[in-house]
Amino acid sequence: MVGMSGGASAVATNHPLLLATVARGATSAATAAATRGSPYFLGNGLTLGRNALVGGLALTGHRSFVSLPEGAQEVGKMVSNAADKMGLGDNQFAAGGFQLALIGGLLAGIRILGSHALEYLKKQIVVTAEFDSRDESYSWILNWLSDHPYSKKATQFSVSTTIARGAQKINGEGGDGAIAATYFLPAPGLHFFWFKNRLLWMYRERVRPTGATVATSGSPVENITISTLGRSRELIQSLILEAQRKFIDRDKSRTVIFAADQYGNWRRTKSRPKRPLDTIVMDPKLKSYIVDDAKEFFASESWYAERGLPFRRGLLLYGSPGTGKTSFIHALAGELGLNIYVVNLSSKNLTDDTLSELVADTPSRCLLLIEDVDAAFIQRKSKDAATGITFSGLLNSVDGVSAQEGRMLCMTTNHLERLDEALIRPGRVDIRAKLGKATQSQAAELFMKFFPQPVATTDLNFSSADTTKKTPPRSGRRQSVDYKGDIPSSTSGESSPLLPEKSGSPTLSPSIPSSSSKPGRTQEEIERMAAQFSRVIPDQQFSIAQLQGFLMGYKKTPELAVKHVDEFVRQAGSAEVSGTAKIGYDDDDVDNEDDDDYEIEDATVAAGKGKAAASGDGKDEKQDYYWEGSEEQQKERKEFREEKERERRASLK
Ligand SMILES: Nc1ncnc2c1ncn2[C@@H]1O[C@H](COP(=O)(O)OP(=O)(O)OP(=O)(O)O)[C@@H](O)[C@H]1O
Repeated sequence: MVGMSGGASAVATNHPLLLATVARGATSAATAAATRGSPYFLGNGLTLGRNALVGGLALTGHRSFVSLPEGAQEVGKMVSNAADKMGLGDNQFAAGGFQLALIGGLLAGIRILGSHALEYLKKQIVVTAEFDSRDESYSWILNWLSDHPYSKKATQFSVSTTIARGAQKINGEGGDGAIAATYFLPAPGLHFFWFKNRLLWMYRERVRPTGATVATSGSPVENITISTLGRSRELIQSLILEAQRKFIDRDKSRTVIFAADQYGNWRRTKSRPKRPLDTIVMDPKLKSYIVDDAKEFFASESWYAERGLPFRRGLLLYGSPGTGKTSFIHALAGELGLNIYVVNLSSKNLTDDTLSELVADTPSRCLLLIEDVDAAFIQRKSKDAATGITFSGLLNSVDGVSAQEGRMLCMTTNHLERLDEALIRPGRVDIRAKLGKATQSQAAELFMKFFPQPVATTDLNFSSADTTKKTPPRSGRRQSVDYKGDIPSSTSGESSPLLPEKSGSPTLSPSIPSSSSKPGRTQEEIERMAAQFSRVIPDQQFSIAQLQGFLMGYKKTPELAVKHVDEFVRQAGSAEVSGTAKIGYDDDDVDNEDDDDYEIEDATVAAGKGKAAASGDGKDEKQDYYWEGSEEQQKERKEFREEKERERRASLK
């Protein structure tokens, strides 16, 4: 015996095959109609039901029907009448199928109506806000929840060192460096908590990744709904605004970096404490020129609008690796209180369309950073040309009609000469500046920044027979070190560089106190050491990153840095000549012959000059545009350099 739920109709048979067939047909008919509830599916249900009956009975010849309960009989009669009217009355099987389909449809209707009624009722008495992990607001809520007292006492909670939303991770920032900060969050499921003396409930749900979810977000999706009784949205809105404010406050002292993911969406990748501008060693005139220009730009939206100019600005920084291009852009973002949106042109997933969508999707005030802008097109020549972006796609994206207004485009390159003129023409690039290798005065400045006062006195007492074990200094970023200089064995710790060697050399005081127990070195002492240090560094031979890498080996011992810098320079020089060893960056500076530590070109200055070089290769043409400051400034700089060079030579004698 097979019954349909609702008991409106039933077919009796004792043949197992028929039983199965009829059951399948009836179920399909009812399900098809019930789930969809549309005439189309009702029709399909009818067909399925009839086929099942005809097929099943044809196999057995059975035709018996059982009597129905009273109410159901009424419905049955109505259905039979309807079947008669449709000309199906003569055919019992078709009529049976029709009845099944109709009843399925009725049930579906009741179910849908029921759920709508429930939904309607819910809407009248419950306010609900929904947060999807693919949206930024999800991070606000998680961050807010992690701070909420409920999260601290919930018995079912999840622990996380990051707040993950979609493919993005927000690290538990603010830890002490050794141990990552931790988020305690209510575990998936239902939770009740209080907010402003009102009861709220939250449902956190992990949606299993389906084909579609994976394709669109690349990671499992989570949902949070927060509800409360009542009809006013005010309470939940105030919760959301509080969560948003908390989240933004958290980032106030940080620069947030967004990167394009493989699906063409911006993802928050990390946030860093804002880098102060004064940690960047570069020509102060250039620094303030760019910073002032950027500030002025972001404050002149109406000026641009009045003149019908697109409200955009472009900055190109070029120069050897490790000269501070990226660092300066981070510091600039910190100074302006903006976030950085980074595009990696070499990404194979990036197409012209996704790039243009990404650029259009940047917020109206931000720095859009394209690093190593030359790299993408060079690689592309040797790889699959069908992937990635085209040059014209890049041009359209950065200043096409859909490009976002109010953003500053920052590009960096180590190879200015490889860039197409079209990319860096005024309008796309308004300021073009070279960050050069360290001058002697910059080396001194770096030293001073590296060893700010007070630095502990270390009572160094080297004998002339100092044979400290030679080990490389700690490297800076991307540093490839093969240094065989005279540097103490351990360079990482506070006191380790100063510990006496087992063999008895160098002759250091065995009772060197910790830095905290000694009075700091005076400003004069540091300045004197900085001068000694910089005298040994040849002008514009090392990038700041290289010098920084060397100094990292002497974090707390400036005396040792001064003592060993000579060796460092010698090693670096011989390594360059022999090509056997490298200190610091792989340096393929394209502008070695160029003595200036920076050049800067403003489109207006370039326009004033009104000419490109009459001859020469592309690189020379570009350099002809540079603004090197007034004649007086240039003279001043030249004299300064000559004087430093004289001092250096004298000190080496
Ligand atoms: N002018 C500078 N002032 C302060 N620090 C610097 C400077 N130049 C380099 N550094 C330091 O050297 C490291 C590398 O610097 P950064 O990445 O900014 O160089 P870059 O010019 O962008 O290099 P690349 O061209 O290889 O990307 C960082 O740790 C940074 O702090």
